[in-house]
Amino acid sequence: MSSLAAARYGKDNVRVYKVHRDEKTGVQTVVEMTVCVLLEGDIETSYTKADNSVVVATDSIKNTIYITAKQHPVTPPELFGSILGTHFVEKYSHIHAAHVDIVTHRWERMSVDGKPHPHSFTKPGSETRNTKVDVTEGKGIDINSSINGLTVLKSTGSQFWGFLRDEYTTLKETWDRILSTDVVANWQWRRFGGLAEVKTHFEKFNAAYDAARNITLKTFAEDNSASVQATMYKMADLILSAAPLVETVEYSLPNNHYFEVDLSWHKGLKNTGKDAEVYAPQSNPNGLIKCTVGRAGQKAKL
Ligand SMILES: O=c1[nH]c(=O)c2[nH]c(=O)[nH]c2[nH]1
Repeated sequence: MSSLAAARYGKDNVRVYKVHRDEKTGVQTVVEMTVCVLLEGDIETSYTKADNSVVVATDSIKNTIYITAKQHPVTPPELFGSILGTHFVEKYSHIHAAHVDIVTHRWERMSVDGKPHPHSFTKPGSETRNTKVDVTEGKGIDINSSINGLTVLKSTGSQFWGFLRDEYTTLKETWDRILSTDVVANWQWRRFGGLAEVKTHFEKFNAAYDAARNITLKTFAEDNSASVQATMYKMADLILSAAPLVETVEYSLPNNHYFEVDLSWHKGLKNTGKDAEVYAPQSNPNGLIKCTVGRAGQKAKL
């Protein structure tokens, strides 16, 4: 005899585009998102007894996403996710939690002849702003915000030396190397009591996102990096200072290696050390460095 240990269901990959038209200026602003909503609650019988009476159809969930996008602001995504998740928990008495995942794609306003264009945009790479909102009846709203796929490279200003050396070590120490990564950074907000509380803080979400992105880029560029570990910790520390309602900041950074190519075999061509100009970018394997940084007194479990 078996029993259902956990269950959630909903609609994934709901693609939504919303335009805002400023009638006075003629300037239009667009938002494109991919949304996932999964519900939890007293839905066990739909799995164990073929009882569909407890099922809010995933098609209805998709419709609700469109209607909510029409009737409410879709930015910041933390607020939109809270409005959407709260709807399901309040509307259906047997639904006790809603998990909303939003991927916001970047559309940047086009510059034409040096001027921002009123209604044309470009997509700069695969970077997205991701938001997870968990609305749980009787508990509140947990929000995690993130930057994903922000690819960066610096051609100097990065070192890596003093690491443990033993019979497994071949890596040479370096005082000047290329550093490149695809930034995944996320920050967990302290729990909000409910939608009303999220609304009172709504201006903090875009501010934290802008701060986190700027801190990531500025620290990456300006830090004379001793290692990925040391640089990412500085980034996380600065984000915690900039956003008081954030409890933890997490980074996950691949180390996208660029190897020197020894060309001395060809007519004594010098292309290593201070003479290195041509490098071979590596796809794999890659280092992967992660950390979660909390506030002192709330030490993250290691
Ligand atoms: O910044 C780095 N951290 C490491 O842990 C590591 N390991 C390695 O081989 N290269 C690097 N670089």
